[in-house]
Amino acid sequence: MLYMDLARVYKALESTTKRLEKTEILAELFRSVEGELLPAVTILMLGRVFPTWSSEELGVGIKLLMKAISTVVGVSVEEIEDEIREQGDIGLASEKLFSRKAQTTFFSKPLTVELVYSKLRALASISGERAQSRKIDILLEILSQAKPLEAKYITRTVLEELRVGVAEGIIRDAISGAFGVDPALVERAHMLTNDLGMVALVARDEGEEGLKKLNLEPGRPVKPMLAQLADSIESAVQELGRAFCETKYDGVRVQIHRKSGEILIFTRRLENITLAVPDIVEMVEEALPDTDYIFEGEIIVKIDGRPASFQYILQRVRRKYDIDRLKVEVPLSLYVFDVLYHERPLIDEPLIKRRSILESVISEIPGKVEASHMVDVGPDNVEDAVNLFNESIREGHEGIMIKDVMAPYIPGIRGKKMLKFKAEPETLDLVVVGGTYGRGKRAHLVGSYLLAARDEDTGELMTVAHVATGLDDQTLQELSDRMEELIIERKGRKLWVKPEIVLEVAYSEIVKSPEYESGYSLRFPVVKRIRDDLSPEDVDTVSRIRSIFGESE
Ligand SMILES: Nc1ncnc2c1ncn2[C@@H]1O[C@H](COP(=O)(O)OP(=O)(O)OP(=O)(O)O)[C@@H](O)[C@H]1O
Repeated sequence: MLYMDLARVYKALESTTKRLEKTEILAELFRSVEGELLPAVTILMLGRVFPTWSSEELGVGIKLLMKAISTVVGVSVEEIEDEIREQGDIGLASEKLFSRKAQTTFFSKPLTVELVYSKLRALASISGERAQSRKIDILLEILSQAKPLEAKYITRTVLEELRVGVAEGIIRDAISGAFGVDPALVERAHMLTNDLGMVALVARDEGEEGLKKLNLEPGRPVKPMLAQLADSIESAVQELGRAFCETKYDGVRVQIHRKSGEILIFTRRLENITLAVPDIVEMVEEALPDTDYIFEGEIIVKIDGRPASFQYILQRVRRKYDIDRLKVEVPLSLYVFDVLYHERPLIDEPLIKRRSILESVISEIPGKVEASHMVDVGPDNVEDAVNLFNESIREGHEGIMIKDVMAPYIPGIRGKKMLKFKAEPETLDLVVVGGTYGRGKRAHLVGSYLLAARDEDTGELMTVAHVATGLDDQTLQELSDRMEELIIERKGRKLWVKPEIVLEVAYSEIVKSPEYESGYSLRFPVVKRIRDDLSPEDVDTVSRIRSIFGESE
């Protein structure tokens, strides 16, 4: 398949904001792709080369890419930087520069999707000596044959910022439309496997029967089941009838997988952090059974027996070096709260059954690996839940979870079967898309951060607030340094960055506002913490903001 055909599809997707039109464009594309190429095309449409949870990274930054463009097009890196500034985006800048390219490549073969995809994948496998120059060679191989429109999307894909307004939901609908399969089955298969390329292939070749057979497998992370906020403990228990109430630990949620003897630990954003937490691996080897499994739990840091602030744990989970020292200085504890697979898939079993399996197979290591603290509550003993809440807060935890005992595990959904009740008011997780440098002595620090929520249909980020309070000077410095690395554009004191940093923000009220793209803004926003355990895809949606606004009206 010609890459130009794909580039034209990207262009068509970019030229409409209508969800239905985008879905139809994609469905037509998926129908037209032949043979084994479908998974590659599906994943490229998401602007990725590997599934989200793969530990493989392309590892190409803007500087390296500019070097490659400079060689192909024959202009200086400074000129490329100017063009990016002018166009506001690497793709548009590349399209412009490639169309001005002097030496036209008359004899070059047209680029195929197969070639571009395999070369992009090859980028990830390069490491060690001369990695940078070998990566440039690969980039040159593709870019030297690229037409302007192709260059636009190749460069954006390399930097993982495709921006054609396609999120996973649209791809799912397109798969269902293209192959005439039930969208609910596509969604289920996606939540269980997190591999839309495979889901598309199975939908096409094996239809609904094939999709039904897809199930979760140790080694492949599952989208976690999410919680809704309860109005009160009493009303939540009333509604559920019988609930398991558990301490809500304030740390990082992990999925622990064991497959053929190998243990893998994934975060909630499906990142593989096994190497960063060898102590957890050692502990679960002792505490959890020697079978294939998927358990879920929360990792927290305890100092002098009390839960330490959330920022401590972030030092641990993303760490690539100094791990032996940190293992001692920042010790981790694990509270296991669910089991999704134990010798067989368990997600369709009710929580009451899953919990009893969990308790029967875990060998607790007190203070290190324990089952989450739980009480069984019905309308007659609601006070037990209230007591658990008070005890949890006294011990320094966040609140309690209130879970329907009859509910299956529903991956990826924020439903009414699992509720949370916290001491602190609800917050929003938003991604930083820009900022403003301070003045005078603080001119080197980004003092105010422009935040965005996600449009659930298109995946586009819509601004919603500026936040300038809640961070100490050291954190401001760290964030400012990270922002430097992510700059897309800078004008005077203002800067715009690649969306990567997620902040959890408290606020007094949501109000309507034409000033921000979402149509809403936050009054008195304060940063509660940096959420490095979340990715830009996990941030709160505009519809959630709309619904909180609606509730308070
Ligand atoms: N016992 C527990 N059972 C389930 N989840 C727990 C438990 N203890 C702590 N948690 C954490 O609480 C989170 C549930 O809240 P939610 O699904 O809304 O996630 P969230 O968006 O991270 O919310 P929050 O910011 O309130 O943690 C889980 O993701 C998990 O990390």
